[in-house]
Order: sequence, then C-alpha cells, then structure tokens
Amino acid sequence: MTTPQTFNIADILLFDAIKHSDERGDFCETFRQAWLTEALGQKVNFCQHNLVSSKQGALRGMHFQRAPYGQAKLLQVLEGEIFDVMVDLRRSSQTFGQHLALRLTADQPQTLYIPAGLAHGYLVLSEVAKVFYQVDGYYQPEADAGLAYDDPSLAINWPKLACPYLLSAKDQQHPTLSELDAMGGLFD
Ligand SMILES: Cc1cn([C@H]2C[C@H](O)[C@@H](COP(=O)(O)OP(=O)(O)O[C@H]3O[C@H](C)C(=O)[C@H](O)[C@H]3O)O2)c(=O)[nH]c1=O
Repeated sequence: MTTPQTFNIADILLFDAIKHSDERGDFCETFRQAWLTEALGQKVNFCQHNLVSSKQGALRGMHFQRAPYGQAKLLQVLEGEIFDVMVDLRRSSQTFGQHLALRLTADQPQTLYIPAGLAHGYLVLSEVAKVFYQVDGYYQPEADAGLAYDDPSLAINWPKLACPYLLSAKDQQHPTLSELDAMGGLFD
C-alpha cells in the first residue's frame, strides 16, 4: 500500500509512484484505486480524462465548477514541470482561503488528488508541459467558474519566469475571493 503525503488543507493527497527500472527503461505504478479509497475512506469514481499540453508561461486557473458540479481531480504531469496551486473554497473548512503550491515534474512521477471544493490552477515552468488528469464529474460549461490567480488576499507566490504569463481572456478577469464570497459562489 502506498501512503500519500497529506497537507494542512484536508483531503489533498500526493502519491509517489513506485518505479521499477531495468535495462529497457522504467515501469511506474502511478495510482491504484485502493490507495485513494484507503486514504479517503470512500471510493471516488473518475468519469472523464483530460490531457492538456501547454507552453512555458501558460497559467491555467484558478478554476472550479460551481456546486453541485464540483469536481475532484487526479492529476499527473506526463512531460515537463508545473507549479500547481490549489485554494480552499470550502467556507466550513479550517483552511478556507488558504492555498497549497506544489512543484510537480514528470521526472519524479507523482499523482495528486484534489478534492472538490478547491480552485485549481498551474503555471508551466518547462518549455512544454503535458498534464493528464481525471475528474469525478463531467465538464459542465454552465458551472465553469474561476478565482483571480493574482488576488492579493491569496498571496500566491507564482514563480517569476523570463517569459510573460500566458492567460486565457477568461482567466484574466476572474473575481477575487471576497467578490466570489459576496456572490455566493463558494462551497459550504
Ligand atoms: C475543462 C474543460 C474544457 N473543455 C474545453 C473548453 C474550451 O474550449 C477548451 C479549454 O478550456 P479551458 O480554457 O477552461 O481549459 P483550462 O484552462 O485548461 O481549464 C482547466 O484548467 C484548470 C487547471 C483545471 O483544473 C480545470 O480542470 C480546467 O478548468 O476546452 C472541455 O471540452 N472539457 C473540459 O473538461
């Protein structure tokens, strides 16, 4: 059984892959359903896979789907390196408004579990990054929502790069945490 790293924000889990190497290369067991079920005390059924390729400086986030379409995510970096950030939007949580930032790289295979109720985003640090992730609820465009990646109240210390950040038009205009709260756009 692989016991994941846990963090002060509840239910974020980081599993280290088990790598088997021989003269041909490496075999990594990166995830078992049983590891997650054991750690969470409940089974999570993933129903959609996403594969995202991004250039250096791309900053995707901070995203979430509004309740009741919140998604738990299980993420791996297949190529390159990202600075991954999660913000707790659960109003009843002890860590509401707090964030966790992790550098994830394909060179050190890990699998990150992100519970629903968190905003998620990442900055691509390498020339290219390929991110594969599964979600436990289908994409619902009408529930698509976001949080300003540069909201001063979050104090996310995004790495400085030689190139400018690349953000979608949508990601350049998300509300701040306090604005989201005022709109009732958070999780219980
Ligand atoms: C999320 C999603 C998007 N799309 C379509 C919608 C757009 O035509 C295109 C790009 O969408 P978007 O700009 O929202 O993609 P990202 O910026 O990578 O969004 C993701 O970025 C952060 C890191 C997340 O954690 C979320 O999973 C997700 O919001 O893919 C789909 O067809 N299905 C989907 O599940």
